[in-house]
Amino acid sequence: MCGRHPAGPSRRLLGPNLPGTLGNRSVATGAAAAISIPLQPGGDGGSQNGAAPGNGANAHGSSSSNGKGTGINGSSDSKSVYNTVAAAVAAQYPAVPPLPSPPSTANLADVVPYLLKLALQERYLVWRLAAALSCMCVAKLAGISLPLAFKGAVDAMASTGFSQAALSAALTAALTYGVLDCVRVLAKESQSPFFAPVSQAVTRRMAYHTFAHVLDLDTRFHLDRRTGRVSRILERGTRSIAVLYRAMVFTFLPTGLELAAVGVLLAGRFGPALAGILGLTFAAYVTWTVAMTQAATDVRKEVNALDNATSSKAVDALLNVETVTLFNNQHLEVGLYDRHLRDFQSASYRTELLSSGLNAGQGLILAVGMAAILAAIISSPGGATGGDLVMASGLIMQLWAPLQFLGWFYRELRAALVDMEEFFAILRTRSNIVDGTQPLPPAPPPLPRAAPATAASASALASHAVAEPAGSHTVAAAAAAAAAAAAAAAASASDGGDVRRHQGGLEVELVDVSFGYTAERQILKGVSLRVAPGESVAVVGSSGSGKSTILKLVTRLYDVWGPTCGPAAAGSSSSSDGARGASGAEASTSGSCSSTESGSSVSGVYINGVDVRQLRLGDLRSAIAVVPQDTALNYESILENIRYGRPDATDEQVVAAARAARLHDTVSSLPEGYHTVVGERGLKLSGGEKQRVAIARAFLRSPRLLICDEATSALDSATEAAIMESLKELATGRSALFVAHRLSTVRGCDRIVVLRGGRVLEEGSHDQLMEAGGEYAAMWNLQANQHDEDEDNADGGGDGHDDGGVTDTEAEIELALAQEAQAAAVAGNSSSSSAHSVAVAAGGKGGVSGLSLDSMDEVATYSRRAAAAVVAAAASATAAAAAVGGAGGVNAA
Ligand SMILES: Nc1ncnc2c1ncn2[C@@H]1O[C@H](COP(=O)(O)OP(=O)(O)OP(=O)(O)O)[C@@H](O)[C@H]1O
Repeated sequence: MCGRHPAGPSRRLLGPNLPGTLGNRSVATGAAAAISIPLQPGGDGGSQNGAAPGNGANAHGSSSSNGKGTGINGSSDSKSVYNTVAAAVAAQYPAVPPLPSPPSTANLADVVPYLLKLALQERYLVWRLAAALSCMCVAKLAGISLPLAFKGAVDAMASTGFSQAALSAALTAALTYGVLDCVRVLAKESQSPFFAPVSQAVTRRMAYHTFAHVLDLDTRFHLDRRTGRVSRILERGTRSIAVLYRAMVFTFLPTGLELAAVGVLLAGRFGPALAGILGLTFAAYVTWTVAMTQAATDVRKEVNALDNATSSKAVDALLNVETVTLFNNQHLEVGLYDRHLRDFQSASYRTELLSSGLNAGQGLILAVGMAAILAAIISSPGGATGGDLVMASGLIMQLWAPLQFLGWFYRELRAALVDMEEFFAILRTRSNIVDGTQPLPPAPPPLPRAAPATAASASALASHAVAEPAGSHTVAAAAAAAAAAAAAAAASASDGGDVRRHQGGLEVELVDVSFGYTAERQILKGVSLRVAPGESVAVVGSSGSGKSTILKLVTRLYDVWGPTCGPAAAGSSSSSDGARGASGAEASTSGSCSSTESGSSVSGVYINGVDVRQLRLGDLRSAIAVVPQDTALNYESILENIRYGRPDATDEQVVAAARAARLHDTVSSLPEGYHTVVGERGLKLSGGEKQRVAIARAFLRSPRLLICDEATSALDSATEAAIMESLKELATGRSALFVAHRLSTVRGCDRIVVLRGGRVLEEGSHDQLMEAGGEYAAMWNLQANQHDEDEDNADGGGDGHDDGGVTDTEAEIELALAQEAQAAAVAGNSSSSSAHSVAVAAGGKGGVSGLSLDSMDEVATYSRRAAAAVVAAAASATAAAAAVGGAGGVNAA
């Protein structure tokens, strides 16, 4: 990171007894230089667009393109999926035509025109659709003609007996029947080949755009919903599109056509009364079907909800399979899953009952209708021939056959419409993070402009210090920090001529930023801070103070509260389910966006002087690399996972990045090397290895702004020290924003910002903050003391494990425990502390007094100290109880 200082709490780290540190450093320096991509104006070297001609070509030096010397075995011929897709996407994006805006409801009246619009959008689909419909008409007309041919044959034979003329008439009729049937079969079977591409292309387009849409939705949407449920809705929704198309083209349209034709035929031959009976039968059939299907639809909604819940439960358990196993909770998970299954089973049974009732009613109506029609024909005034009876029964049987399926299709149709309701709701959801229109300015504005702002933040600090309800120690510290910040501002302004420092990095500025994830709970309270181009700034502070939140605002995973400006604000819209409105977090008052010009700044986050909400998101995110606290990996090889940082990177660049991240040796020692598949979310790798993959991605990305959120928390001290050297190398010429608990890792940063309770408490360089003697100095000293203690313990026969120093979280927890222990001693009851220690020992990251723990080694450290504190509490409590005469029922166990 900003470099662990030899004289810091972890000074032992760079000591001579660490094998390979220096050797590694030289490798890292070389590797970092080797993969460094020349920064291009307005982007990250074009890496995201696949438009980085020759990037790194010179930088690879002796690397060959066939994978030699990369440590990647047998990969020279294999083509990376990311390489191929990145090139294809860059060449032709979007790959499929856009979707029309989704209908406002999932009613048939809205959905059918929408499906028609979808099918007619592409010319090559239009003629296929027309051909499929023509085939359907031909098949139906040929089918209706069959009973007419039969009638001809029967009547001919009945009228003249078995004469030659009757025989030849019957034979002609049979031949006609045969020809018509052939035409019917051919036309019917041609429908699918013509129609399948229409339904497939539309389904693909829906799936493509829906997936892209969901990926574009903001973090709030994804955190508010369970992944299993969303994936289920999308799956059912796209499938429903295909079901609906088939139902329309293969069932409803042909049946409607056939009913009309048969009605006209029967009415023409036997009078309108017969057509009336036919109509009545059909109406009764449809009424029964609709009523029963409506009832089934309500149950279907319930079944869907239970299906979503069942699926979400299973996905949750599978995603967290390691946790489930470690807690030995397989039976619990299966039990919870079974609870959903049981509900699902009983709801499904009700749908079966309704389905049987529906089928029985339909069958009865058709049987009665058929009998009535035949009776009417026989007793018709003009009399009926044998041929008439054969024709009528043939026509009606032909009509009834699809009607039986009509019920089933109607049910499917209703189910499809229900599925589409949620599906369209997701499609209609708008992201709260609205894309801006401004490209990222290629070069940051000249530095001197920033000086007043930093000075302003210094005075703001001073006012915070006065407002802060802390003790005089904090006030003095903050005042000193304000002076330090002012000094830093001056220093920052004075190095404006150092071109190398500024040319590649972004300027990041937070001006009076207020933010909360919900309107009810404010996390950041008027935070102002600045990262000058090329500068490295660390944000430290207590757990939950809002450090990571700042990073999320810079990367626009969330938007700040307060006025927005320009077109992005004007175009901002709320999600269809009212997420924005409900949170109340993103206001949309328009205002000016002058950044820090002339000191009259509008609150917000600014990158190179432009409100981050006005910047094109693609530009912004392409210029940033984030090394997160928890790295989620794809179910791919290590090679591809690193390449994810820049999908068009060559194998050699990937390996160079892995070397820079100190991952190469580890990967090389694996049986399958870089081709090792990392498992679901990277569970086959250790926490430190995953973190190094994330760091390698950042190296590969060659960003203008490097963001590290506890980037080395899962690493051992030796690797951490080595990686920090690499990160330092990577940060050179770029801007960097770090969040860290271990203060030694950020000591070398140009500036350190101390956050507490969502406010900036202190700001300055390490030396300035130490001199100020405030919160930072206190945290530093605590960590240094603890580290010395740990060293002593290790020297005195401990396990030699270096936990890398105590974090401020631990310090806080210790303080909280000590206070609780004291309180317990006075109250004669220490069970609260005991409970805390037990909670931590059992739960790891979870938290005490609202705090969360940050890594396993912190948990371990904390658990040790928690136990010690409990013992101490017990002792003090006993002592206190003894002092008051043993009253109070001390229970220190
Ligand atoms: N998506 C979210 N929705 C609601 N609250 C959140 C969300 N993310 C974080 N918070 C809350 O915001 C507060 C600040 O969180 P943040 O992650 O910024 O803290 P931090 O200072 O980085 O803490 P740590 O050092 O423990 O990582 C916490 O109290 C947290 O519970």
